[in-house]
Amino acid sequence: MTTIQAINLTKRYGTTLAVDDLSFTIEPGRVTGFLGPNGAGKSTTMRMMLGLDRPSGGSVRVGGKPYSELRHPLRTIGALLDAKAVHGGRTARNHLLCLAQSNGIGRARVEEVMETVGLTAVAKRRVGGFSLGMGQRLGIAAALLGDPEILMFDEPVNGLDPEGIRWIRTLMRGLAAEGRTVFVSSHLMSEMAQTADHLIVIGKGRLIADTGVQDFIARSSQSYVRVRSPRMAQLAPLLTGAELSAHGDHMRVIGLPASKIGDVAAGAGIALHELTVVEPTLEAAYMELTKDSVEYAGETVPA
Ligand SMILES: Nc1ncnc2c1ncn2[C@@H]1O[C@H](COP(=O)(O)OP(=O)(O)OP(=O)(O)O)[C@@H](O)[C@H]1O
Repeated sequence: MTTIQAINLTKRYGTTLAVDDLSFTIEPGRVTGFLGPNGAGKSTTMRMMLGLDRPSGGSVRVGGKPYSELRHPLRTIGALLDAKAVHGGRTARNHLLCLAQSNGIGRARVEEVMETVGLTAVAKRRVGGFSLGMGQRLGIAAALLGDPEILMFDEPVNGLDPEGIRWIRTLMRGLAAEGRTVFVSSHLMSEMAQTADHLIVIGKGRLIADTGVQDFIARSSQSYVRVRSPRMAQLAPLLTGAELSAHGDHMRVIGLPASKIGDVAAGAGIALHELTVVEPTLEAAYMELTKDSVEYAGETVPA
């Protein structure tokens, strides 16, 4: 069994319900994105999966078992949580050697993972002086150390440059292609759309969607035409069969192509000041889906 399962998982901190009755299964052979606005409960869920936080209710199975019952945890699941949580005085190699030793993993594997993440040249440098990107690479090396079938990354690209982001993306896709279970959290839809095959979306601790990325795209792919005219009131009734909605000085038209709208307006002698086809972005669909579950919403910017 190489799945991660959340079964009615719940976590309360005082009066805050951080995770609210979550149930889902993360399957092998694909990258599953774990999406939700800040404070949605992603980190708390991941910490409970690794036995770092005790659920208030429900349970987690990693490879079919609770984390505490795994004989060799590092060989079953590798995780990157907080990359900064490393002893700064140690060298990169020593940090990995310590981890390897306490998990019955040989020295050769330490060299191997350093090579994989591109840290061999800085193996003797103290971790305290590492850049954010190097720290992320070291955290990933630690996650890979036990050659686990299951990998979990919490916001792995936070603060990375485009090169680092591309590197992590390629690595995760490669791990999934090898048949591993890859679970990765992010609060950015645009990033997940490029990396994940499947999505678990949560908001305020609750499950909002458990769906394939393609399905998510298909569901949100309704485009509309933005129309502006000084004679909107005369034009609207002529657009029969379309769904119209007013938005300030323009209207949105769903169900009629722009060419048809233009022809109708021209036929009636109505001038158009704008006729724009708007394809909704995945980001917009995600914002729409999670808008009721954002903890601290900013000022709404007028369209
Ligand atoms: N140790 C804690 N004590 C009290 N409240 C906590 C604790 N950890 C998390 N919370 C609260 O639980 C909720 C979920 O937090 P969590 O960090 O899991 O969200 P997240 O989805 O990972 O968000 P982010 O992307 O901001 O890290 C938040 O309201 C947070 O304030």
